[in-house]
Amino acid sequence: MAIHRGSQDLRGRTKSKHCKQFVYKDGRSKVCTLASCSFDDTAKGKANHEYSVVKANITGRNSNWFNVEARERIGVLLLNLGGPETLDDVQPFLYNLFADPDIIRLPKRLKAFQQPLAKLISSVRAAKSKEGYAAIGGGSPLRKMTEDQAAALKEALTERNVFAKIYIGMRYWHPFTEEALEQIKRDQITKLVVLPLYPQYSISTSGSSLRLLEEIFRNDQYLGTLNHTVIPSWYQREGYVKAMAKLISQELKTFKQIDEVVIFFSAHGVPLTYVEEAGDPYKQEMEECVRLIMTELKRRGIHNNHALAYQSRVGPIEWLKPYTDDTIKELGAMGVKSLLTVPISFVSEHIETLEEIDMEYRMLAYASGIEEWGRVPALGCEDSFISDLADAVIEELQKFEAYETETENAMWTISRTLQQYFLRNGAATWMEWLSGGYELL
Ligand SMILES: C=CC1=C(C)c2cc3[nH]c(cc4nc(cc5[nH]c(cc1n2)c(C)c5CCC(=O)O)C(CCC(=O)O)=C4C)c(C)c3C=C
Ligand SMILES: [Fe+2]
Repeated sequence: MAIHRGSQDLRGRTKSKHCKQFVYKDGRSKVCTLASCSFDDTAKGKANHEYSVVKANITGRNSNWFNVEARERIGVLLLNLGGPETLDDVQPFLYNLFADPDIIRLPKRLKAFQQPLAKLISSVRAAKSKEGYAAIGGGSPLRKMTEDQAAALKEALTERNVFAKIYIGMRYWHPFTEEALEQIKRDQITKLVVLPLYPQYSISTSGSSLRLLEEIFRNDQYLGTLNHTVIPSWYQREGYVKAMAKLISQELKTFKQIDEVVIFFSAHGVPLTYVEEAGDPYKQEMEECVRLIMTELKRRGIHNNHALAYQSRVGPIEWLKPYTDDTIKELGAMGVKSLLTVPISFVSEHIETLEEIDMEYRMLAYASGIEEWGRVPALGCEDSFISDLADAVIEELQKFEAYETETENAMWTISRTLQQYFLRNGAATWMEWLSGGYELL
């Protein structure tokens, strides 16, 4: 617990009216001179104090908080997949996708074939993909939607007095992750929160983007020493779960017989070997995510039946089961008449919601005996979702603060030992020199 002792500095000198001393129960203390900081010995007071510190670090006004840099520049890097903006972009986009060793996982001895294989598969696949993109207006909406999410996140952070620059790093199309990192360097960001826009972690999505970041960070002097933190997945966050439950319950109301609707979660699939051989947590996180959303719906009095299946498989290998198309047919055969499809692995509309679900699966559902069909929209810029992302970013920023406190604790032990040494030797000038960096008791 911390107590607020008023207007003395650590050496017992009186400071200005706004100077507040923060004293830990083990006797160590810090000085916080923030006028906005109003902590006391309650948990709320301490949280308030920490919030003021985060805020001040970000605005660069925290020049008297001795354990953090005065001028922090906060960045948030949103990682996403990227999508072709025109039909001409489709083949090169597919090439980038299939050239990714986290998408086509070849044994080490066959690595040399990765690029020729990507060339071949992208050329063969391009015609089918182009048809899909043509059907949704000639390109992917992903860039625009991610830019909107970035702007909304910036606003939500600003409302909380956190002033951060938001960057978008796409894995397979513009703006590429490499471009975002170059900008981060030009802006001399000092603290970076990395936030993949995939609720659940998969080797093939967040994993691929993070591996790329790791590679670039390893070979770059600036990025290699940049303070950064990563949110690997966030499907379990209360705000996200509630936002999904809210969208589902809204959409349910459009059905005639609400109780009879089957809530049908459709996730993007991954090849089975990812989960069974490479240890991808994707399936487990997806199942847990669906369980949390259904629990939240029950809490709201919604007790409908539900199912989870996996869509968008590519190529001849086995993917996660059950497959979405098979499940639609089975549900129809079982006599289900109303189906509400919930895209669950992605927070923007994209080709697989707008074309595969809204067109292909809808037609399949009607052909399978389903009479009423609905689809929950992607979260996009839904208020409570963006608000939750902003909270997630702030929680990460607070981790920096906790880490710095830990480092400071270690430094404090070192400096106390040094102080005792210098005191024994009567070296007051050394003490002065030391206390310029770390306050000594
Ligand atoms: C969580 C989401 C996704 C996972 C997991 C995922 C794995 C995965 N995808 C492919 C192959 C393709 N994906 C394509 C498009 C695409 N994939 C995702 C998301 C996940 N992929 C999205 C959001 C999009 C659409 C982007 C857009 O432009 O709107 C495509 C291209 C489209 C098509 O031809 O169907 C391919 C191909 C593999 C092989 C894979 C796991 C190994
Ligand atoms: Fe995909």
